[in-house]
Amino acid sequence: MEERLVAPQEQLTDQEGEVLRPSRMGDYIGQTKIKENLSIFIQAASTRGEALDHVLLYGPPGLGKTTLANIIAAEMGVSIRTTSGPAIERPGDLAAILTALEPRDVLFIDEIHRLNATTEEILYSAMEDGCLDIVIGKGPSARSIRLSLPPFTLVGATTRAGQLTSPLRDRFGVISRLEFYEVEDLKDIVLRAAGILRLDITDDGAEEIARRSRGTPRVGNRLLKRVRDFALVWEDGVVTQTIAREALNRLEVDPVGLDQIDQKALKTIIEVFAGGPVGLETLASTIGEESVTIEDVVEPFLLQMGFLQRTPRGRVATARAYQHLGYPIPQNRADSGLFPEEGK
Ligand SMILES: Nc1ncnc2c1ncn2[C@@H]1O[C@H](COP(=O)(O)OP(=O)(O)OP(=O)(O)O)[C@@H](O)[C@H]1O
Ligand SMILES: [Mg+2]
Repeated sequence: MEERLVAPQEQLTDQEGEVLRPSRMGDYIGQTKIKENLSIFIQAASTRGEALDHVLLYGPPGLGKTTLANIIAAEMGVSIRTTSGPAIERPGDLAAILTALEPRDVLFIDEIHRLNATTEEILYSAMEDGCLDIVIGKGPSARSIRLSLPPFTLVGATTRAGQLTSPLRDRFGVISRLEFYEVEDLKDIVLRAAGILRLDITDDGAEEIARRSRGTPRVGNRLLKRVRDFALVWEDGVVTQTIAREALNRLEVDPVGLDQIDQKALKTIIEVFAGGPVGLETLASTIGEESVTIEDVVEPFLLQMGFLQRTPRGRVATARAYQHLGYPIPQNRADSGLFPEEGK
């Protein structure tokens, strides 16, 4: 499949955007409540000279979990060691990482829901008691020894908090859910990125890109870079609202950020399944996408926008979806409370 311009997951071309990643709390835009709370916990831990409590960050891809993990370490003034659930294959891998940490360091485990069970269990006592139980030798001569670890902060990130076991979840002192960003915040993120990339951009140009970025900073940065090319070729390089609008229309990102796949999903529910409810698997196979793609990267945004509802019997297109795509709203939909309240 061709890569989606609005896909929230990291793509190869995003990596040159590493310069765009804010490195201090003051540069991290939006997510105000999380920032404020974390800042207090960081300050308190620093004052006591202790490690920060373990932090779990969860939420859809591209909202700034990895960024925040790095900022936490920077604000604590400690080093960060980054790994991921699937990368830690054996308990020994984890033991090696843990014993190499300096006191108060941050260990960042991305995709922490993908740790295997034996490794996860080792992590329990490391997180809770600051020690590591390891078995040395094999057979009858095997013995277990207990190593004590330097105090450290585990920062875990996941897009799927539901897949975390409860013993693991319970060992995090701070659990923060990242939310999709408001247009205002995304606009600031786009303006900030434009500044770093030395692009000329108008205020309404930034806002146009922000509105089409699906609440996701990674998408905003990516759209900015694509619009920049059009601005250079069509005009004198200035990203105006007209340029942004024309460019993104041409790239098939609609005024609220829906692309062909989103539209296809909604249109299929409306046209083929009379608005739903339709089960996830049925919907996925009808439009020829994997059901995980629908569940992880199409649906969260459609739910957030109030275009889709999840009911026990399946997915339902809302009156707002009919309206947005230019279909007449069927009477049963207008009456059934499926018209989402304004401002949601
Ligand atoms: N609050 C923010 N302010 C400014 N830029 C941000 C913010 N959050 C994220 N970004 C930008 O978006 C990019 C993606 O963020 P990040 O890699 O932290 O997302 P993530 O949540 O870890 O995604 P994934 O689930 O795919 O790992 C960053 O490189 C950064 O440029
Ligand atoms: Mg990440």
